[in-house]
Amino acid sequence: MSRTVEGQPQPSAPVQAAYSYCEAVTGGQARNFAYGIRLLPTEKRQAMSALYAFSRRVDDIGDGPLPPGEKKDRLEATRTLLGRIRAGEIEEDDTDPVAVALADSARRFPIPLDGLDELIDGVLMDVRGETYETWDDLKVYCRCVAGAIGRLSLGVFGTQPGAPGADRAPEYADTLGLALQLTNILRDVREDAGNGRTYLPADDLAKFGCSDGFGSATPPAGSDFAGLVHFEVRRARALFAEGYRLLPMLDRRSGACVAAMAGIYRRLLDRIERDPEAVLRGRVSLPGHEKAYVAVRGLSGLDTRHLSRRAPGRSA
Ligand SMILES: CC(C)=CCC/C(C)=C/CC/C(C)=C/COP(=O)(O)OP(=O)(O)O
Repeated sequence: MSRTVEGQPQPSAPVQAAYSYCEAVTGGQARNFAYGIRLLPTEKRQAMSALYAFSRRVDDIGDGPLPPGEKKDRLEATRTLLGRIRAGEIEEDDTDPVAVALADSARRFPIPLDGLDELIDGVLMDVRGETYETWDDLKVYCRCVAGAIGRLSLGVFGTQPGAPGADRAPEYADTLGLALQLTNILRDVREDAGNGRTYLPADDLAKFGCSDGFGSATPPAGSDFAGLVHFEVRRARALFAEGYRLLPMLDRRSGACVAAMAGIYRRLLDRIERDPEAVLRGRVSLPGHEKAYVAVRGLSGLDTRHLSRRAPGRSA
């Protein structure tokens, strides 16, 4: 039997097919994160694709058109499936390629699968329509839907032997997830409002006169919308700075993957900072060539912006 560099047996043909399915989901839907995932060697790339495809499924149930009761049932069914994956009950000829791929990845890497239970818990908070009074309250949600993804990903990446401070790696991976999620919340403020959701903390909204929400393409009358956005951008930047402490603990290609994911989102944050009202007019995004450029910089270790303080408002 042929073996991978890490000494694990190569996946069988059905498992390879399951991974191909997950990689197609990732390539087709992870508009930003796919740029980072592509930089990984095969085994890690496949494991990250399996994690992505499972997470996408959970997220799609939450965002989909079903009534709340049915969403809850489907999420609980997914939790049961996760239990079967954890118990090693999924055979390689199972008809669910995402389960097959994730079960194989969990055998190859020490992935803390409980993080996917947290993701389900977070999406259930969405289904219940929870809102958040303070940043501490919102952090609980962000830890579930994004911090957990950071910790799960770290299970695939691993830390380098003898890396100083590596016991804190899960904490930094979690913080990086929070940074990405807060950026995502700012970017999607209008779309979420259209779906009846508000994530930003109620006390921040009140402070900047935005308690009436974001139902139109212009800021609420009499509000300091730019002030609110700049306040949250500063919070996200502080989270990025803290989370970037993870980078020196990772091998080169895992570090490049994280630098690409985070670098793309940081550039989104730069754009949002320069033009806060853009998030009310539509979805702020980067052109493909810019995402590719950020990814290549990550691979060459050039993205060291986290090491220097930048003046607010300057572009990269
Ligand atoms: C250490 C490490 C790897 C940390 C990263 C953790 C991570 C990838 C968190 C994802 C959270 C997030 C903003 C998801 C949005 O997905 P989406 O599908 O809505 O994103 P998109 O719309 O930008 O494509």
